[in-house]
Amino acid sequence: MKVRFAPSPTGLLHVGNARIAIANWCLARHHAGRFLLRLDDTDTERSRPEYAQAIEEDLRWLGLDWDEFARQSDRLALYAAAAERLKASGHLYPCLETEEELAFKREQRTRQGKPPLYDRAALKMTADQLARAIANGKTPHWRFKLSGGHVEWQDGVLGRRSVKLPSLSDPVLIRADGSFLYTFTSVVDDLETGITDIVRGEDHVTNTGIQLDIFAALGGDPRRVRFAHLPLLTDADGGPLSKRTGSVGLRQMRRDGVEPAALVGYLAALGTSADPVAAMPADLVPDFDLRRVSKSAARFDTRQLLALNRRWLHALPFEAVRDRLPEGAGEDFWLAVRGNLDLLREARDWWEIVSGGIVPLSEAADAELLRLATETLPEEPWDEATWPAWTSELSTRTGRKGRALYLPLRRALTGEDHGPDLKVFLPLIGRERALKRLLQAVAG
Ligand SMILES: Nc1ncnc2c1ncn2[C@@H]1O[C@H](COP(=O)(O)OP(=O)(O)OP(=O)(O)O)[C@@H](O)[C@H]1O
Repeated sequence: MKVRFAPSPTGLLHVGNARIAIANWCLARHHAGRFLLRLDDTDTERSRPEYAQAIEEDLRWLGLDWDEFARQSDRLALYAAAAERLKASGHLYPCLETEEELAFKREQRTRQGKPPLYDRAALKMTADQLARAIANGKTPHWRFKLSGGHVEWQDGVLGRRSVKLPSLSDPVLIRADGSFLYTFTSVVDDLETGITDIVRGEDHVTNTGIQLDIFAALGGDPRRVRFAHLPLLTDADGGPLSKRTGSVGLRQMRRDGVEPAALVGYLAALGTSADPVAAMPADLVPDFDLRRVSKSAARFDTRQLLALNRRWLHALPFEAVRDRLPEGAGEDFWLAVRGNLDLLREARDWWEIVSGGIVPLSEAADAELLRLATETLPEEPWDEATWPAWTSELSTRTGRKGRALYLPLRRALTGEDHGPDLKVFLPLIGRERALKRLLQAVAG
């Protein structure tokens, strides 16, 4: 088995792309096959090297690796050779219509109640007419002559599928400027690199019909490739995702401190009735089965992802995050704050509260409590018994209990209304800083 993930480097990967990449990778690993990362960068106007690099980084962040790597822009000679073969066999024919002419023809057909298909007028052009047009400075674009009939395949996710070729226009495979279109380059590569399973989004179903036809014209055996089309993910409102708009992008999630295991686990459970469980792609490999993928489009709900991310962070051991915590933050700090995090980046804010400067909050009504707090603040060494002993003494002396006692202290010591258990957090702040904050709070 050999599979490929073939994004175009025209933007940053989003969660829909990620789902396809993970499915391909898991399928390959499950069957001890090979995984090829191919950058489909023939659209030179929109492809950018920085996106290509970002795609690789984001895939690695997801926990994916690849056995082979290819860039379509390195393989132009191969496409040119394949195009010559198709021209020689009459499958590829030159066309000279301008965009305006084509738009006009489409309009006319629609007015006549016909589908707006290309009428193959260029096929009637004689060699002489073509030669004269070229001599007059025109350059042709090239269309693939689709064979008639249905193309059928057994889809690994959608079941039996077919595409009626006569209901489609002959696709342009080479633009007038000589550049190749994805529909063509993808088939040449799939054939040439020995891809056995093509797993991609449902947006490619029609493409598959066309590409199987091109595949056969190039002498490939269409039975050698299996296809599976996964339903597209939408955003929480049911809207489409696009690399160009950067919606729900992996890069942003990584910056926000979403854990890859939370994202991967959430994507794996989407569209199924299973509760999402955080997992890296490698954890999914043993049970991976395309037949379990649901056939309906699934909504990607960032709130559900964050809920899973939170559960995962709350149980994460120090070893798994130590490299990503601020310098100096140790295991005691991590264990104290992890239960309060939605995103890992928030650990930085808590570290600032432990070790840096804050603005203590206080209200006039609490001045007496806070003054007493400065007087009774125990001497170090501090441990988890310090907070209960200190607040118990303050309770006895002021008669305050519960929220009336704890909230003013928390606000003075951390500048926040909520946060980690002060029993463990207070020793991390330390006596010197705690006293300074209490004195500042008393001064109002
Ligand atoms: N919303 C989506 N849900 C699931 N898969 C998707 C989604 N969008 C794209 N894909 C799949 O991601 C893979 C990479 O495709 P591609 O690079 O063309 O992404 P794209 O987001 O469609 O790009 P663009 O926005 O540039 O058209 C393809 O298999 C495609 O089917």
